[in-house]
Amino acid sequence: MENNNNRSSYIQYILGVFFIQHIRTILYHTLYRRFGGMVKNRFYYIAKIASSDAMYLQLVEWLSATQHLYTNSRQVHVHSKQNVEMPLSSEPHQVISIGPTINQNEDGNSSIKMIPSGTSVFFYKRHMVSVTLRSNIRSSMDEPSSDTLELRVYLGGKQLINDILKTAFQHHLSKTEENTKIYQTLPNCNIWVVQSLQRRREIDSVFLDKSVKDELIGDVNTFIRSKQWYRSSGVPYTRGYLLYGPPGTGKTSFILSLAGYFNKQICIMNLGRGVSDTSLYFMINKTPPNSILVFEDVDSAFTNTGNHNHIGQDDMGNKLTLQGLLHALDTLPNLDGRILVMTTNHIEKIPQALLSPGRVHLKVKFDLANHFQIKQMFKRFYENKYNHLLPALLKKIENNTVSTAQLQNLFINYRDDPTKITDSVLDEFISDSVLVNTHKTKYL
Ligand SMILES: Nc1ncnc2c1ncn2[C@@H]1O[C@H](COP(=O)(O)OP(=O)(O)OP(=O)(O)O)[C@@H](O)[C@H]1O
Repeated sequence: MENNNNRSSYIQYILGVFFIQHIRTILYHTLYRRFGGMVKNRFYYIAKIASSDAMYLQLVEWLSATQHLYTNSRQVHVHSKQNVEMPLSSEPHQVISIGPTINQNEDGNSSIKMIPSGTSVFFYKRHMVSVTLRSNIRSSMDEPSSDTLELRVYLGGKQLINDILKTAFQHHLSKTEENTKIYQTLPNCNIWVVQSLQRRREIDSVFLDKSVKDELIGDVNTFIRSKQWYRSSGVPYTRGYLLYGPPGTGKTSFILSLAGYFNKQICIMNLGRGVSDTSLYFMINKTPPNSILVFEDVDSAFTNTGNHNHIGQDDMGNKLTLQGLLHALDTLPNLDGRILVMTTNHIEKIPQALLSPGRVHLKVKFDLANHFQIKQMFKRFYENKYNHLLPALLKKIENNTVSTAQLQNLFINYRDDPTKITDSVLDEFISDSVLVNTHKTKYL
């Protein structure tokens, strides 16, 4: 009897607990739904940004560079990304992000962006903001990442979210403006890839004869300003340059500084590797806007086969021919005004057709260092502290015997103390350099 009583009070107790739990759940859900949403809407706004959105990386970049994130997470999310021009897209100049981009820091070194996984908090305009990184595990590397970044602004208006996004965008712009993007084609792939972001190179950091520098900068400047003239006169809005001369004389460096000076990007193509007539046409057509197209070591294409009807090919065996190259250069529309710069150590190997006045408007020789360049370089390198050593140096190094790259090497080796560049050091340097240059200098 007592046992039965115990059992029924036990059942009653269980039912009671169950009933109370049930009522609590119903009350919780009803109240939460009814009032929680209201409270939530009053207290915070959320913006969700998918990793496929361009804004995602801009935010990550800004957060990791400028915000001190409070978090107890011991896990960080690493971001790097590469911008790739969309292959075979009907939309011109579309840029997509696939995989990692390595950003560069002040020193020009690569830096990878990291922000903590989970939720972190920071303060923006005196408002608390939380940022939650939700990452979904991908089953394979081919599957696009579907991470999201959730931005939650507490006790602030929607405007605050707008402000944060705008600030991140401005930050991104300022970073991009400090750098020059270097695009390259991948062999056998019809895509432009951002190969690196280089800190803008100052024109003054390239030591050239003043006349050479002024002529080139002046010409590009006139070209950029003459869009209307080209339109009204019906002349194709293109400008072609050939920079030729021995290795290490500053051709590539000058292109980089030119791009920085005119706030342009650089697209480098190597005609000798994995390019066919069709892909060349496609890639020139897809050159990202506001960029300088560069055919580096253009002679290499013409030494590959010795046959101008077959100057290269892709992996499928599709040919690149001189006609195909000329056709692409002559027929593609140039809304932006195409600037093409070709470089070579062997001008004599380039067919005249490619150098015709409609294709190459200016040929500029980059020669071995003359005394003007040596002086400029020495003064800049040693910050005018050792100018008294210059006369002896110039007496030893004759005009046009060593390259600026070789000189740069010498100065780097003695960067702390140029007084250690003794006569015997100089003699050895000059004879080594001359030996190398006479072997390589088979250009006109
Ligand atoms: N005129 C110059 N002014 C400043 N730096 C130079 C100059 N020439 C060469 N250098 C330095 O030497 C190195 C190689 O130079 P760069 O690649 O510009 O030469 P290049 O003429 O393009 O050579 P190549 O014909 O082999 O492609 C770079 O580190 C660059 O900074």
